[in-house]
Amino acid sequence: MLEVKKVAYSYQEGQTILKDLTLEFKEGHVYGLLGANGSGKSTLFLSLMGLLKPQKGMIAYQGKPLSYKKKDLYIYRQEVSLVFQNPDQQIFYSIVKDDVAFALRNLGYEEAEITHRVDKVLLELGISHLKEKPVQYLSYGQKKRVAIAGALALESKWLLLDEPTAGLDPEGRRLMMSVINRLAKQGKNIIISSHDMDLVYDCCDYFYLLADGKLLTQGTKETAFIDRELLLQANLEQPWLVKIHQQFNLPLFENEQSFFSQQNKKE
Ligand SMILES: Nc1ncnc2c1ncn2[C@@H]1O[C@H](COP(=O)(O)OP(=O)(O)OP(=O)(O)O)[C@@H](O)[C@H]1O
Repeated sequence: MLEVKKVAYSYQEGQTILKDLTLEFKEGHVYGLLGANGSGKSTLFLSLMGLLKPQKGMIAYQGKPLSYKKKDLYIYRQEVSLVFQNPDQQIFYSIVKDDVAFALRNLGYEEAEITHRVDKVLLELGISHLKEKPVQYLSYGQKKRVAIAGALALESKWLLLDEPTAGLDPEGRRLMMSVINRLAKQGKNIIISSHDMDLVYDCCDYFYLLADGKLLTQGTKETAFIDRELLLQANLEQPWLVKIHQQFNLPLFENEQSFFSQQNKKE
């Protein structure tokens, strides 16, 4: 389990960004972390990775407070990996296959194992054809998938995805959603930060909604999005499946796919 216990974080004195935040992430779930721009999602992710150290409270992993010693963080980050919002923050090598292999090489894996893992994740993400390509010539969406490939190659238990669909076109967004759903089925523990309500509703099974560095509300698909006014105050909208559920008295569908297959049955 990953825990955020009464965490407060400020980049500079007098301006607290995370305010006494307490959240629990248990294994076997896909969590959605929702909040408007500036609500503190990325700051929370950086804190979860041990890249920022809370001034108050603590991050705990498997019941123990996170140790900020270099050696301990090195081990921790093999279990918990983050894919940054902007792929350029994550991509270091010029050729795709080398970039994806970067962390594994750093960790001293055998070349045969590295090749096996790199090929596997590139295939999973549908980007095997980019293997030998220079990263600089890739589109934004392709770069995003390369950044995810690097994190997946580590086979960490936890995957933190910061705004996985930001900047993607509809096709890129669909691909990303199917990748996330596939990873979830494979049992990866995932936390997705986003303000894309529909993506998060579709892919996640538990939700934390943040507003101004504080927890606004939390819950499941059935409970987290009920209060439209509360969400609007936090500059968030209800997912469209929740809107049609409330406004047209339709059942609450789990995801787009189940809604459309139900409609097709009717026709
Ligand atoms: N390095 C920094 N120094 C000072 N303030 C920062 C820094 N990074 C972020 N902030 C501030 O912290 C607040 C929260 O930012 P953060 O990036 O965590 O929000 P977010 O929810 O991820 O936003 P977005 O949806 O736009 O990515 C914002 O007011 C931002 O200006």
